[in-house]
Amino acid sequence: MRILYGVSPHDIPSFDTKRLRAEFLIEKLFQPGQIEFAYTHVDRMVVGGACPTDTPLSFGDGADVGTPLFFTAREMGIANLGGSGTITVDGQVYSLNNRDILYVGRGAENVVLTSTDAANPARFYMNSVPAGRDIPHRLITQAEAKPLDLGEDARANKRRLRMYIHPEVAPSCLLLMGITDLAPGSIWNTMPPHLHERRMEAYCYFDMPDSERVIHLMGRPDETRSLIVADSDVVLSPAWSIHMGAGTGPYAFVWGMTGENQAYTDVSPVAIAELK
Ligand SMILES: O=C(O)C(=O)C[C@H](O)C(=O)CO
Ligand SMILES: [Zn+2]
Repeated sequence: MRILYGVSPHDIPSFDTKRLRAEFLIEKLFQPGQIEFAYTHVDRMVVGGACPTDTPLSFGDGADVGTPLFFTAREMGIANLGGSGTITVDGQVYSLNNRDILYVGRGAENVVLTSTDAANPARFYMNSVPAGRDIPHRLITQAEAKPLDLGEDARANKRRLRMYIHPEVAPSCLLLMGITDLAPGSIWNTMPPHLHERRMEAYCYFDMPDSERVIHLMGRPDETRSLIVADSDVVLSPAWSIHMGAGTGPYAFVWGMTGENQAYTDVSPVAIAELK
């Protein structure tokens, strides 16, 4: 596994673009026929991507996380960002269409990922965090997620956020996971921005044409930095960092969080005029 150690906000002023990207950006997670994981020391979230083609891909061994099984002390959300596919957890088969999410609880032994059509493969995006109890695996379809409409056309920030792994929809220990879709013509996500000192967050941008980018803003409100991100790139957002972005074209993103609580509203808004 690649490892990202996480840094202090005091380090940011001295970072050049290359260093900033090395610390906060995870690229190339989705390789045909492979599973890729990155271990982060930001609340120990493991971020993964898998793109099965003709043959199934599987995982479950815990060597990389220091336990007998990957899921000995972990839970995971797996979002399908591509064509339809299946995830088999210890023999139980779950069918996932685009924008469905599977919650895999602590104790799972073996996970097998397949694409229904290798020409239009599934793209499984994974967030895994430490877990303290066993909660049953559960498929949450896009229709079952809890929607939240935010923003307005006039501010180019209209979007629909859907909560999947969330106490009001599907329980987990400390993982929260959802997907936000921008309305056509809107470009801004998470605008106005916020901080959540008690939770970290990871963003996976997707459904972007290859020629387009999202300008993702991060850092302390008075010391922001930008990361120019492409389709399937993942940005790590430590608890001390704002996280928001503007797209040059259409995009969506998966957000995943963990930390002290699962209170989505436990955020501190940041006034736009405070940003530097
Ligand atoms: O567009 C948004 O606003 C979001 O999707 C916000 C994220 O869900 C988030 O930052 C949660 O803390
Ligand atoms: Zn947030």
